[in-house]
Amino acid sequence: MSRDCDFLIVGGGIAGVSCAESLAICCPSASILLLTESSVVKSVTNLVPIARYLHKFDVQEQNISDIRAQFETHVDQLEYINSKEHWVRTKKGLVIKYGYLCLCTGGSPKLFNSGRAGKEQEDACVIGIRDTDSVRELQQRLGQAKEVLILGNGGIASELAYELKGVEIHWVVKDSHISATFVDPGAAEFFEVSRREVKDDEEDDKEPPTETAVKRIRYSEIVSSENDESKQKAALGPDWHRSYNLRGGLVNQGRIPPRIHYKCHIDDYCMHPDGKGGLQIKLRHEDGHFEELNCDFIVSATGVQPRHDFETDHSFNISQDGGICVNEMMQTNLPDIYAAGDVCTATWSPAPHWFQMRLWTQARQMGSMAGRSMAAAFEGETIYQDFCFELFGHVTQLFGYPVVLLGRFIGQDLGQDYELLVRCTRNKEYIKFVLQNNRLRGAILVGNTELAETCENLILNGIDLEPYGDDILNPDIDIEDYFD
Ligand SMILES: Cc1cc2nc3c(=O)[nH]c(=O)nc-3n(C[C@H](O)[C@H](O)[C@H](O)COP(=O)(O)OP(=O)(O)OC[C@H]3O[C@@H](n4cnc5c(N)ncnc54)[C@H](O)[C@@H]3O)c2cc1C
Ligand SMILES: NC(=O)C1=CN([C@@H]2O[C@H](COP(=O)(O)OP(=O)(O)OC[C@H]3O[C@@H](n4cnc5c(N)ncnc54)[C@H](OP(=O)(O)O)[C@@H]3O)[C@@H](O)[C@H]2O)C=CC1
Repeated sequence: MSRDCDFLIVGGGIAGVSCAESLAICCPSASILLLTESSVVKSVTNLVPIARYLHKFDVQEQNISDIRAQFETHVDQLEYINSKEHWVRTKKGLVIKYGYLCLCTGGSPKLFNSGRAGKEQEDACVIGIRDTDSVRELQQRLGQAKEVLILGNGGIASELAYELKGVEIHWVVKDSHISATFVDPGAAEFFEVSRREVKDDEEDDKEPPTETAVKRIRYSEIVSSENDESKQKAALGPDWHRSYNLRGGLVNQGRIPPRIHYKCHIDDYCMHPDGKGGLQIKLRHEDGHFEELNCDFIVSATGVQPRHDFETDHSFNISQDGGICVNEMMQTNLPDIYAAGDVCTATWSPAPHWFQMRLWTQARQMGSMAGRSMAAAFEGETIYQDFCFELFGHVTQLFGYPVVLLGRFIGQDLGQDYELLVRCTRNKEYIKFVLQNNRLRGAILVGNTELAETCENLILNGIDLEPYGDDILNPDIDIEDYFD
């Protein structure tokens, strides 16, 4: 069995579908084949611009037979690539000859401590969340559970810790505040206060805002405030998990606030000696003391491992984080093979305000870029990297609040030489500007995302903001009029 195509894309996630869609636009008469192991594919819908380069969108899951696209699809698993002769073999034995190949095989949960010899029974009590199957497994385990441990401080942990019902939750984080991959301690506190004061059913009708405070903080103050134990508190929420009933075995209980264990990690764990199948956990706190607790199972929300479990005739260059290295045209080191989305690692020299984070937004941008880049190679044209790689931008929701993250939003790689300008109105908005040499380098906008486009412009243009002082966030001054 064999077939031919000009372009072969592997993976039916956002990256793969975006790549196939841009190829279909750029090379409408070429043969394009999307190979994916699952009959469910993901695509971007309801694309709404938030600013010039920032978009909000929904991710839709569709059966592969329902997509009306200008490319062909085939459900099977990639097993082997012969890069020299430009063909692949699938698990079912189909050989596909290609002109150009793009790998968009995503990632899988990077479970903490998995695969330890002699700990198979314990490791079976550690689960990760990636797809509908893993959520079903979570549901099934929850049904019997009274206590669950969530490990990690990123997107998934933040969503789950406040969504599970009818179960005691231990949330174990390495940091001194929650949701550290997305926000700073100030925003974490904003969320916590809001979570305490605004009940879920009131979220569309929040308390009238109180006074607005604007504060400028230097790096040295940031460090000391992070070390302040009294600020170590919590909160979080929404979206995919709302489609599932995530209820634990404590049938008469609703949502139980999680118990957050700050600045600690799991030192060891073993099966509980009572023989009922739960785990006994030993936590080690940063100050050296240990704490013991029990749980039915662990949700390891500890990041993503790029997935490339197929064989090749020649090796890919693989980065330290396990991703396939790509250049700014999304090309790998093997001829005519590209990669995009969670499976790849950007190894080009990035623009000053861009960095890689494994998110839908970047899967879409990289997939489209790979499509355009392959099309240009096919047509013998020269193109340049898309402008979206000039500025990191992410639009999401946390605790029911719209959130926009721009540039170096938590001072990533800015060393110790930066200032924060924060405007906060309780239960309404939290706006943080990260400034270096009076230039805007990054921003977090929570609750009020109107400033997104102005922030984009200020970051990209590098305008000296010294003349405006703290007025730049004065709620009585319309800075959009100043700079747009
Ligand atoms: C629970 C959860 C919630 C998230 N929420 C958000 C969010 O709110 N916002 C956000 O920006 N990001 C979010 N993310 C991250 C986002 O899902 C990923 O960054 C994005 O899906 C990556 O897209 P991708 O196309 O690279 O990979 P994937 O979506 O993982 O798609 C990879 C595809 O390749 C297929 N595949 C893999 N190997 C093979 C093979 N050998 N042969 C054939 N097919 C193969 C897989 O079946 C899959 O269809 C979330 C992630 C998780 C797990
Ligand atoms: N709203 C959104 O945009 C959402 C996005 N996502 C995305 O989905 C993907 C998967 O989410 P998630 O699994 O939460 O991954 P994330 O990368 O968001 O977070 C992983 C967290 O786990 C911590 N961690 C890593 N290893 C350990 C360990 N051994 N012990 C304790 N903590 C550890 C990390 O800390 P450190 O960083 O210090 O290593 C980090 O806080 C990510 O790409 C995420 O961005 C998921 C849900 C929602």
